Amino acid sequence: MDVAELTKRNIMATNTPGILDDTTADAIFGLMLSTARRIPELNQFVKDGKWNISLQPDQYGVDVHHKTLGIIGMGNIGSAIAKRANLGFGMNILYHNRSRNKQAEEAYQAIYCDLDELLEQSDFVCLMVPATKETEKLMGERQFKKMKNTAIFINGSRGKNVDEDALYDALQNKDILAAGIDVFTEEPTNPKNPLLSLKNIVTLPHIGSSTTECEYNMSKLAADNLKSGLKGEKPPSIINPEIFGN
Ligand SMILES: NC(=O)C1=CN([C@@H]2O[C@H](COP(=O)(O)OP(=O)(O)OC[C@H]3O[C@@H](n4cnc5c(N)ncnc54)[C@H](OP(=O)(O)O)[C@@H]3O)[C@@H](O)[C@H]2O)C=CC1
Ligand SMILES: O=C(O)C(=O)CO
Repeated sequence: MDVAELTKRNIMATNTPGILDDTTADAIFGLMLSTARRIPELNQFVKDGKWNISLQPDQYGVDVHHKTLGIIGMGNIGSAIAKRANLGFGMNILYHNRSRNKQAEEAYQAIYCDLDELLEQSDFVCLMVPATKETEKLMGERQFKKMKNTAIFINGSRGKNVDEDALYDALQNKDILAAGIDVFTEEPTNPKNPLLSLKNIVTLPHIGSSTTECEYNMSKLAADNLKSGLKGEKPPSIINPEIFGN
């Protein structure tokens, strides 16, 4: 939303902050586990009746616990991911923001670093920045080449933050091990999107916040915002409260 323009026109803008952080972090963690342990692929292996021999080493996954997770965008959802990773899976946390997040540093021993350093050192790179002019194609050819070729890339933010052609090349050329993607440049993505032809990518149809409970809570807060707005009162989660003169 162009909030400045809405404010100029005296139009209220509201959102549903806070209530989807844990749900989205669960989904992102699901992508991390699915890509690392190759869960969708091995699920299909069993269902296709192929489990008549022992698993071969080329079907093994990689560990998640005690690895290094780099979070680009340590905000609300990034912090909820760091909590799961550090307190639950004993992972080391690196992060990159434009400013320091002291709370995440204290609670999850997160270490601040510049983007290149994070890319070079992380076993998992999780992108959680908003979509802005500054973050458009933040992950491109140069950034994927900086990552370890054993590393896994996760995008739970917005599709436009990634150059999809560069991601395809990185996965195809094995510059990185795998990717887990909840969001695409164009949604729904074209079924002919070359990314979908790759074995080393796990995809979801932008379902970060799509649980029964979370969708209900978001709808309820959206309805409460709307009811207040229609009565001319300040909505519970207004983005541009300056409309009300404070
Ligand atoms: N997949 C899904 O279903 C969902 C996806 N999302 C998406 O997840 C993302 C994160 O959401 P949320 O955690 O609520 O957002 P927050 O605003 O809480 O966090 C965003 C973080 O990104 C950092 N950031 C912003 N710009 C830059 C930049 N140019 N370079 C580096 N860091 C930057 C901010 O820190 P600083 O300002 O210091 O740079 C901040 O820590 C958003 O893209 C959102 O749209 C949200 C909900 C569900
Ligand atoms: O709820 C979602 O799906 C979002 O991405 C919100 O930003």
